[in-house]
Amino acid sequence: MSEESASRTGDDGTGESGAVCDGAGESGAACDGGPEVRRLADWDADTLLDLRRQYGSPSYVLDLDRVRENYRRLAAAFPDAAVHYAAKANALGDVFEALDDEGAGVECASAGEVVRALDAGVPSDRVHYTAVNPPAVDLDTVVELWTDGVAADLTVTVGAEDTVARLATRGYDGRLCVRVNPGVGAGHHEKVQTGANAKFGVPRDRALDVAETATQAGMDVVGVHAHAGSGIHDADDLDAHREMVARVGDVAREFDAAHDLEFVDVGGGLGVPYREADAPLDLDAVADATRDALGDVDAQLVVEPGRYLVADAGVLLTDVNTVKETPDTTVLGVDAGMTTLARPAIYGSYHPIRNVTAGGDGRGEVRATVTGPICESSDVFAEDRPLAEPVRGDVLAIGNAGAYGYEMASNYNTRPRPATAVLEDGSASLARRRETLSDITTLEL
Ligand SMILES: Cc1ncc(COP(=O)(O)O)c(C=O)c1O
Ligand SMILES: N[C@@H](CCCC[NH3+])C(=O)O
Repeated sequence: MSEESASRTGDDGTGESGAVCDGAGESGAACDGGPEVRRLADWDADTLLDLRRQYGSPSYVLDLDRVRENYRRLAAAFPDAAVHYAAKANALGDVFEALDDEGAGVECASAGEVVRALDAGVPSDRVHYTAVNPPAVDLDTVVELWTDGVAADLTVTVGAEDTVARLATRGYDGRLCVRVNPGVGAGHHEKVQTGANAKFGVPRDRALDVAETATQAGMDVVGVHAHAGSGIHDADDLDAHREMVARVGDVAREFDAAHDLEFVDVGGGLGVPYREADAPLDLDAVADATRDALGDVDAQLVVEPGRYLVADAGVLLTDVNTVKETPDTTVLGVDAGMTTLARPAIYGSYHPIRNVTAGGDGRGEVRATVTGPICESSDVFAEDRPLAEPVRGDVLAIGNAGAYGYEMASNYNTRPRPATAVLEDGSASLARRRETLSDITTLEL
């Protein structure tokens, strides 16, 4: 189901439903899963305005305490599982450090993410590298890290027999996981539904053969993997997830006789509510469905969520620089664009938007089109969106920007990427400075 759909299950929109966490992080900190969802309205306006003053616009803000809460709630819902954070959602070093401290592993989509996770101190036995049509430089880098002992216990997840051969050529005989194509996809948009896309994973009836090839090359086949897609939220998505898990469970049982499996990885994809009225994900229902569908498997369950852990921990702050009345709408020009947050332009995704400056000062409401500075008509964050009447210089906050925000930013139109500030234990700091024009031009020879 699309994120653009209306409220799903009669949530009261407050997001104040109780936390379900009763576990504890490895840090020994008291477990606090926090509220199931943090809405944009829950962010303190003064804090956001201070951050804008300190770090400029546009800037991403990421609350690391909220990332920890999300991890603890999730880990409590899946008490027997290992949680591997999908780094592609937000690969900031501070996120790796916070989640490593909680005991999470990391699922990496590239050698670059592997290096960043290791640099942040994640032990290699908790690092999984999911190699999708891996460029040679990625395999070279990962195998070198493994050979040098920097990542001696890392696991490489392959989705094609070619990748096994390419690893073997490089002398790799370490830990290997076979990603299967489950033949069933799910997610908020067709572009993020990977489960039925032939690009991802080995056809199920070939999985054992690929594992056998790896074993003959001396590799240690320790896991099977599948992933349905991203943004699982409604009942149809959950049905697809259940079917995907059942299928990967069947593959794991087939592997049982020949391989000593340590884990069955059922991917990520857990959705979050983007619209103010959307209900939080029913995490317990997903966990129950996952366990039931997997059935009896003598291996540890692994889940690898990205969005669920970071989405509502982040906002994007952006200044209003233009307020233009037209016969149809009020056009608000802001200094963030599709180069800063690409999701609305790529998927038509809804992100909540709030005029932080106008909070509580009695302004009226307009219905606005919120647009960026990029020369594309897709550079639109929202259309016909009710907002407290804006004036030039106001600061808008765009919610749920912690996942797939900065990671998908680009330099199109020679736009330097924004700064990132983090909040932790009540204090703010700059985690990544704003790019400059010379950061971009310095690559030219
Ligand atoms: C293999 C794999 N694992 C995990 C994820 C994380 O997805 P999400 O951020 O939706 O949890 C993805 C992205 O869809 C993925 O491709
Ligand atoms: N980039 C997507 C999620 C894709 C996840 C990667 N397989 C999004 O913003 O929703």
